[in-house]
Amino acid sequence: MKIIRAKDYYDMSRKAANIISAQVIMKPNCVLGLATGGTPVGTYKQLIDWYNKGDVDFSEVTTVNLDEYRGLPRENEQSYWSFMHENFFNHVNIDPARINLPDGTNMDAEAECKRYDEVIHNVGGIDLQLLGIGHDGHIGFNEPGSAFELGTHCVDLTDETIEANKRFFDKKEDVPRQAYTMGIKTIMQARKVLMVANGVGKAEIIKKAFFGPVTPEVPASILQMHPDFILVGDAEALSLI
Ligand SMILES: N[C@@H]1[C@@H](O)[C@H](O)[C@@H](COP(=O)(O)O)O[C@@H]1O
Repeated sequence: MKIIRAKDYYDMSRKAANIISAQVIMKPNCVLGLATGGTPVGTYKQLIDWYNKGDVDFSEVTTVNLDEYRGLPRENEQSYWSFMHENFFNHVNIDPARINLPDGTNMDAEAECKRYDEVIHNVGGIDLQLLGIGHDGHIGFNEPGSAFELGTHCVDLTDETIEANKRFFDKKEDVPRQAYTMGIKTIMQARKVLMVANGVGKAEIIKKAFFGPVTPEVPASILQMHPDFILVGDAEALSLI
């Protein structure tokens, strides 16, 4: 586990973007596992900026996103498909055919999870997986108690996660109750894992996840066992460690 201390959100975003762009430069046809949430937005912004300056080229990159709300069509502005296009894909030269997310409109959970696992397998696995962290230690939508050995599966979101994500919706009732998410097994199989965390609100969970016991009650804690895990946090998020 490597911990990189950044001064603030901007510095965290630049450091994370540097690591991702190094990955793309070293292996132009790499597979990037991407994440949603507020935290990675600055990282995507920085990558877009470097793309515009000609420093990084995404034309051969394949992407697989961590998760998607179950029941939301792509066109819904709160879908993770929309989020990723708005915050990243629409602004760089990624080939739309190489963009992958779980399909929230496929209500056959078993079939959709199987399909997504096959997609990840068929692209050769993930070279670099970007992650945020939920206040309860969730990664992707792997909530506390999730078995470490799961591939893509359908989850019931916890009330805490619904509460945290309601800021993106008009009202709490609009937040979907379920999601499809890559499992911890899939995340752990990524060759490199990069987590971004910022703000004092994440300080407690960062301490618990990376300086406490490895337990399914804190899903992110399993990353302590990953051979190439990098945490880039700002001063506030790392203030308790
Ligand atoms: N599914 C996403 C996670 O992938 C993300 O890490 C988490 C934290 O989001 P934020 O970065 O906004 O704190 O939110 C959502 O639940």
